[in-house]
Amino acid sequence: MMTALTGTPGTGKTTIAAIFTARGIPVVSQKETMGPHILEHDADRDTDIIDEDAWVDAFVPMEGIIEGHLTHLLPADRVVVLRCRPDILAARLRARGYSEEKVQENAEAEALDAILIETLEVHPEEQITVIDTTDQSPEQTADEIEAFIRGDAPHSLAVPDWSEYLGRRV
Ligand SMILES: Nc1ncnc2c1ncn2[C@@H]1O[C@H](COP(=O)(O)OP(=O)(O)O)[C@@H](O)[C@H]1O
Repeated sequence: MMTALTGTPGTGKTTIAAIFTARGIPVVSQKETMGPHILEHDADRDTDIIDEDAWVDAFVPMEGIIEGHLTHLLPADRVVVLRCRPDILAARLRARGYSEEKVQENAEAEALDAILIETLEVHPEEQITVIDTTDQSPEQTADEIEAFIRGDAPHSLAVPDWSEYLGRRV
C-alpha cells in the first residue's frame, strides 16, 4: 500500500517524515524520484520545474509513504492532506526565510484549499484524510497519520473555512 503525504509548503510534511523515520517507518521524498523529469531550474523562485505528467506516468507504485507537495497526483492508495491556518503557515514560512512573495503565495493557496481540491480531482473521497496541524503537535499529527494508515481511524474530509484570509496579506 502506498500513502501520499501532501500539503502546502509549511504544513509539516518534512517534520512528519523525520518523526516517521525516527519511529522506523521509512518515508521517501518526492524529490528523490523526480530527477529524470526536471526540465529546468527556476533560479528566481529557487525551485526545479518538473514535467509533472511524465513523473506521474513513470512512477512505479511503492510500498510505504511518499512525501511532497505533488504526491497527491500519484496513484497512491491513501492520501493525507496536511493543512495549516494561513496566518500560522505564513509565520512558519517566514521563520524558514521564505521571501514575502512566496509566503503570501503559499498562504493564499492554503486559504483556497488548492491542494485538497487537486487531491479530490485524482482520488475518491474515501482514500483521503485531512489533518489540520494548526493547533497540534507534530507527534500528535504523526500518531493520527499512523492510525489512518493502519485502518484504525476513519478518513475525515473536515475542511476548515479559511475564506477570511482570501485576497488579503497575512
Ligand atoms: N502538527 C504539526 N505537524 C507538523 N509540523 C508542525 C506541526 N506544528 C508545527 N509544525 C511546524 O511547522 C513547520 C513545518 O515545516 P516543514 O515540516 O518543513 O513543512 P513542509 O515539509 O510541509 O514544507 C515546522 O517548523 C514544524 O515544527
